Amino acid sequence: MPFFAANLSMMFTEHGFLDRFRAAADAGFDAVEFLFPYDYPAAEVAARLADAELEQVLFNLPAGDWADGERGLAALPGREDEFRRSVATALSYAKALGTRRLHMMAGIADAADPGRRAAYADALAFAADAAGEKDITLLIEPLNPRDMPGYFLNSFDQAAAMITDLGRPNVKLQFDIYHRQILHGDVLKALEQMMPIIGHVQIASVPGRNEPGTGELDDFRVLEALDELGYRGFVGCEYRPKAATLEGLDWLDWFEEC
Ligand SMILES: O=C(O)C(=O)[C@H](O)CO
Ligand SMILES: [Mg+2]
Repeated sequence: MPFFAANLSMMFTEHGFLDRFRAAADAGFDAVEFLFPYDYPAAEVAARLADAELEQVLFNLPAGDWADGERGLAALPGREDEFRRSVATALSYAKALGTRRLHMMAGIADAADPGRRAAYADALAFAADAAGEKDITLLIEPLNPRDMPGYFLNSFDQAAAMITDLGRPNVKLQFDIYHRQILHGDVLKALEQMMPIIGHVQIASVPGRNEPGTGELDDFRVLEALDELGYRGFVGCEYRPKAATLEGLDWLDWFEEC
């Protein structure tokens, strides 16, 4: 059975953000992930994690002005100084929260533009080295254009090639099953082929991005395959509950019946 992490940016939204830690722990989760902790003092988030006895398995580097539509800085020429500061901020929070995985978002940028490709490659190498000094895994994640139009990284092969070309052992793939199915399909074979570079997995149903087991994929077969392939990392539950979060957790019962 995979190690599941509740995604507090999408789940338990019946509660204020800082109260979601306790809600996730009371629901039986031992681990959580979310997008960004930066609206709160690191010490406050750390205290919530400690109080709820939760592990913070992942969060994202700052991604620019999210409210204004920015989705990452790495591929944006001219934002290098801001990006480097964002890496320092993320590493400071990671130290406070005990987090060993950080997701670097690329930004809304045309991957065919040589300047953006160069900016991204430089940013990836900088962040990889900074994270590597702290024994932290840096993750990159292809996102589908329906959810994130214009996003720089929109192909699993493109991401795998970047990871291979960079050759840093702490740079890994964030394999979001939801995006994989929308972008390419062929989920089981991709998990098998890409397993050596996978650093984190996320799941949601397709196309609704709801609880596993409610979409077009046999999500439980995919989760079983992760076990069979020897994946021992976390699976982030990055889904929007169809109704109240607690009502929708019965998908986890599937594993009780195994
Ligand atoms: O969109 C996703 O699937 C992610 O995991 C990013 O971190 C946030 O957009
Ligand atoms: Mg994801």
